[in-house]
Amino acid sequence: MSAPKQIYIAIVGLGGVGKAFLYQLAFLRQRLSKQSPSIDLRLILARRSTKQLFSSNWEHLDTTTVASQLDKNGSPPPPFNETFGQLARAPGKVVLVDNTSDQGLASLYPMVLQRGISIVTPNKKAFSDKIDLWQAIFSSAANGTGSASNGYVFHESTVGAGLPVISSLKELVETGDEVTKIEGVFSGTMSFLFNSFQPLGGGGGKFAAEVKKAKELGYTEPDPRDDLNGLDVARKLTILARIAGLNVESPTSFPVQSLIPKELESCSSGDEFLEKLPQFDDQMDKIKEEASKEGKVVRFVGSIDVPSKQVKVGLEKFDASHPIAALKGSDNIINFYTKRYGSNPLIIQGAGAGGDVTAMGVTGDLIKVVRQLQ
Ligand SMILES: NC(=O)C1=CN([C@@H]2O[C@H](COP(=O)(O)OP(=O)(O)OC[C@H]3O[C@@H](n4cnc5c(N)ncnc54)[C@H](OP(=O)(O)O)[C@@H]3O)[C@@H](O)[C@H]2O)C=CC1
Ligand SMILES: N[C@@H](CC=O)C(=O)O
Ligand code: NA
Repeated sequence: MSAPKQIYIAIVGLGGVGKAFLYQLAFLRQRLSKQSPSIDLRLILARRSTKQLFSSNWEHLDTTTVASQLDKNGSPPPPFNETFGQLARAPGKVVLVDNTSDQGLASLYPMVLQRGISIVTPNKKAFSDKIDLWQAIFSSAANGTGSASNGYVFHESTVGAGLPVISSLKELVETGDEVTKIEGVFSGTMSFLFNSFQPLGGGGGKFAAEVKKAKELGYTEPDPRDDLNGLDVARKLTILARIAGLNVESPTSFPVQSLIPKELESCSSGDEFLEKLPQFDDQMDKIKEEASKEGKVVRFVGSIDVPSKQVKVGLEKFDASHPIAALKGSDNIINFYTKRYGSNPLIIQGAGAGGDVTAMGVTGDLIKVVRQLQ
């Protein structure tokens, strides 16, 4: 029997998603050791904002203790460029798992891919920034138009967390279907907020208190203002619109409704924002009352109309009988209208936020890369 092939894993970001990913990586290693003993996945780097642990002898770092080891024994991280230089010298293929929401790291993806390092990530920043970055990434990736020796890139969890949204849309497009419209609820945070702030049948909590809960449950972006300003949904729609064939320039190139009160736009931190938000509960109550008077509920939705190239994000009112009104918890619902599916859309629904479900999409992407590299 030939020696197993090592694939080296470098994790950046060990928050809610990163920690859940570590559990799934441990499971995957165990499964591969039984079912595909020719593959040896080795964790060689764990990094957070201020610390890094690097296995300089390329031995596997224990997934169960690496997070605490990083906190205890981690050293100040060098610039990313230096780290990628080290990783490129690994005696086998490397996969970067970017579990941050860092824009700077995202902007390095083309260089990372050109160094032969693959990327799996739930970080939306790279795919929803200026269209030039999107083009640079996919013209560098081996699964784009880049050289076969470059890295692969997969980002399922950038839309709908672990729900198979990106893979389904790609299959629709790549099999020749014509996508005409994509609409639904694309934010786990916004879904949770409105489902609990204005549940069907009346009642509901105070808006600001629900925002705090969404953060505690791990649904929000590291800074919850990135959810409430509509930009998180705008980023997801930018990604989907691009896959559907629209050259959307950026997530700010179409109408996006923000729920940040004007008075709080100048808050210097997410914590200050959360502290002051309860003062504006009345504004949200008013929106809720207006919808109630019409026998409706209010929800935060988005849509892409492909033929007219219109993308929009914001609040809309829905009758109680509408499927969007009946969503529960952090559920997303994504409707794909296509020529093939006719007037009954292809619908994907389920939890759209949370560490475990997001990490599932990341681990699923890692499996796709491993299949390419083995
Ligand atoms: N949570 C969810 O439900 C979902 C999240 N995502 C995406 O997943 C990503 C991670 O989310 P989540 O785990 O919830 O976020 P957290 O805030 O829980 O964790 C973020 C992690 O990234 C680290 N980090 C931030 N900047 C850097 C940097 N420059 N270098 C190294 N490490 C850095 C942080 O380190 P430190 O603590 O030291 O600052 C922290 O470990 C985000 O891009 C998010 O949009 C996508 C879908 C769903
Ligand atoms: N903050 C995001 C996390 C997933 O992308 C959300 O709430 O949907
Ligand atoms: Na997804």
